[in-house]
Amino acid sequence: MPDQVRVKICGLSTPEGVAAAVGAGARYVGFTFFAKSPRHVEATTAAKLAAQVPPGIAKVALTVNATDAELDHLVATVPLDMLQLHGSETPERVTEIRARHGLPVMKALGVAEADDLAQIDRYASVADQLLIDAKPPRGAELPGGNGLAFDWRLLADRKYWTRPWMLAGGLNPGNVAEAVRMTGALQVDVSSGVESAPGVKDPEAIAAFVAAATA
Ligand SMILES: O=C(O)c1ccccc1NCC(=O)[C@H](O)[C@H](O)COP(=O)(O)O
Repeated sequence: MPDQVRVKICGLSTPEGVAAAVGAGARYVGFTFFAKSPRHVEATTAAKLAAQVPPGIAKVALTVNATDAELDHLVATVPLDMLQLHGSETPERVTEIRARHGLPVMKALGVAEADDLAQIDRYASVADQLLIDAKPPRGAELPGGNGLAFDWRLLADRKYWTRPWMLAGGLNPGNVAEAVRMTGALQVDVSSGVESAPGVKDPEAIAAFVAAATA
């Protein structure tokens, strides 16, 4: 019997969205700290949302090339279980952040073609988890959360990377089961695929996504 797939719902910004993710059985909830994002939340808002999350569900802060001062503020304000680094942080920066904050770090890595997989081994030795996401299109405003999938065949037979990893990018209730089947992913992450409009989470879509991913 394979392990049950663990789901992360990212970009939550309201009590209703958090309740929907928790109620559906998500194992991770993500808060986005990136001012240009329609999912951006202030640290004080995230702290209130985090208080709604029962023990056992990991509260993840998504940041993009955040400074030490920005991370210090986040970690001091929000009760977090993990930092997700979604910018161009180097392996050395990942190591620094991990040491400074004492929290597990998940590094997001963009994939569009086979050559993009080479970076994964470099980060696997420094990050606690990896988020394998679609590479954002050239000139995109957002480095993630664009609802774009990559060619999942690139990940066939990759289920034995040395670190836990999540599949992300363009997943939705209709395609997540196939994505899991093709990649062997044991964890999946979604944001725009469970929204009714950019930044607006849809509780029914969240429930449908978790059900499809864990079926
Ligand atoms: O969601 C955002 O607005 C965002 C902004 C800046 C960096 C990353 C961002 N999102 C990443 C995610 O929410 C997910 O981790 C992942 O990339 C999946 O996104 P999606 O394709 O929308 O499901």
